Amino acid sequence: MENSIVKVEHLSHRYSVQWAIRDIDFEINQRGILGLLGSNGAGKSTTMNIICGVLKQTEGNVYINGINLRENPVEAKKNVGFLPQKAPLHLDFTVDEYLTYCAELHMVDKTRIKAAVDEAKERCGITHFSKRVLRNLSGGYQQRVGIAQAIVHNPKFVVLDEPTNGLDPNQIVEVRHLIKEIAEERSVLLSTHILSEVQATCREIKMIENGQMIFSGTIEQFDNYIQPNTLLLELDTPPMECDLMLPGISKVETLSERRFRLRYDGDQDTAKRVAEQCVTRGWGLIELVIEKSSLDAVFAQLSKNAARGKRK
Ligand SMILES: Nc1ncnc2c1ncn2[C@@H]1O[C@H](COP(=O)(O)OP(=O)(O)OP(=O)(O)O)[C@@H](O)[C@H]1O
Repeated sequence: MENSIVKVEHLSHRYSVQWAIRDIDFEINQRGILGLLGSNGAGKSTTMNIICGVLKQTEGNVYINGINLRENPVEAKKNVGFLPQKAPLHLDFTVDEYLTYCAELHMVDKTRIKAAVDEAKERCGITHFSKRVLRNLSGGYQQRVGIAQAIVHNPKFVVLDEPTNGLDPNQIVEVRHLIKEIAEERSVLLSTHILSEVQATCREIKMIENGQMIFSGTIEQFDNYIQPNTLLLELDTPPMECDLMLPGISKVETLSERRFRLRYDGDQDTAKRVAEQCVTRGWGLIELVIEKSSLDAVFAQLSKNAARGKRK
């Protein structure tokens, strides 16, 4: 059987006396982007630092492409690229000098270094800045160089810690696009606080709170975590508000002359029944929408559940 790209088993880490993460397990088997979410101090950076071999765990194991990171760090790290929150750039180097230096650090074969640097520059759209000193690049291009150093050794797995932080809206779109391209050929673990970024880029989500994994699933599962319980209704010839208290509806809120919000108990058939009633009674149904919770609301709910579990 083929090795998983990353396998994390019972991972725990303690800084002096306090546990930062506890008993985290997961496996990554596919290409694409996996979003890592969590509140400040939840344990994301600790987890990422361990997986990238920057920090040694207190307990548990990490396997990269089947290689135990603790037992064989040099071999395991050949398959990992890392862009920490603060890109490790040497601002006095040119793009070529810096990427060559990174390729050497990643132990790329000497005969392959120039080709590896050229490929990374090409991939990240920075070839035309090859001779430019890093400090003279814009924030967006510096971040591209940061991504180039993470892929210069062509790893199967790349970890990006808040890669769009501090960029302007245009640069954010460009860097996101670049991350998507990179993830076509490898697995990317992306840590971010921007939920729209997760929605726009990620195939799967993992969420950590208080050092524990509290959610793991697809973006659709995250999106549907809170069952909808309100309907938005627009009618051409609406009845009296009280007539909208149809079976299954517990509350009616009038939003405007023709728009209403109906609260229900989450029964999935309610919307269908309301639509049927609107048609049967000739109310001129214009629109009926099941109101979904925003990703922020789902995030808040999951955090709240985790905090409640901790207090128990
Ligand atoms: N070097 C350290 N020494 C002691 N405690 C630390 C150290 N680094 C992190 N911690 C603690 O470990 C816990 C997890 O921190 P971590 O940085 O992993 O969280 P995070 O999810 O990355 O947060 P953020 O989103 O703010 O970066 C926090 O309680 C933090 O205060």
